[in-house]
Amino acid sequence: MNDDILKVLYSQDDIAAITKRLAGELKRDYAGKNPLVVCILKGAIMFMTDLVRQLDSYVELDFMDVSSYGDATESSGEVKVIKDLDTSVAGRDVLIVEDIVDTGRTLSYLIKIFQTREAKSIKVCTLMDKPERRIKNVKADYVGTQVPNEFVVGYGLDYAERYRNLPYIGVLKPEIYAS
Ligand SMILES: O=P(O)(O)OC[C@H]1O[C@H](OP(=O)(O)OP(=O)(O)O)[C@H](O)[C@@H]1O
Ligand code: HPA
Ligand SMILES: [Mg+2]
Repeated sequence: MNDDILKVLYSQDDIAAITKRLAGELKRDYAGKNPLVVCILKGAIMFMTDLVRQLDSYVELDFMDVSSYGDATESSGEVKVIKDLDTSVAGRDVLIVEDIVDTGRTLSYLIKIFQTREAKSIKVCTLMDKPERRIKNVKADYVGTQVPNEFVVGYGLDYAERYRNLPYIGVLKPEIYAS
């Protein structure tokens, strides 16, 4: 699996440093609140679990599984809800945790849903932001790092369901996409 990687963009240490900084910002902003932390499956799983373990006040966790990329490196344009939340967001401070905001379609869709469901506040914490590819006008409130316009894998992010278990984030060799 490691042989498929062309270059490492963020090492385990880089990711840990970014996560620590974001957790510091969240601790400050959510002190005394009881936010509902919503992990967007599957990509955000690693980031969310590392992030919340650095928060030292009460939070609740829930999971929503949405997908629009399938096995491709381009969004299908259609966001599908595969699993909805178990918790009602009405009146809650919702913190959406994402691995990456790319075209912005997923986030735009989620924000609309949570607004309709009358969340008290909706904020977004993303490990990575790829602003060059944006189609929908959405912005995360907490951004770990901006990434170049390349398809990245690892630390939860997949290509055709592979590479999520890499502990770092990298770019695949071009022949992997071709095969
Ligand atoms: O800004 P966008 O263009 O919408 O892309 C971002 C979304 O795409 C990826 O999910 P994907 O649909 O691949 O599902 P997965 O997390 O299960 O891999 C990623 O985890 C984000 O949720
Ligand atoms: O760069 C990416 N990598 C993996 N999944 C993604 N979903 C949106 N952008 C990406
Ligand atoms: Mg994916």
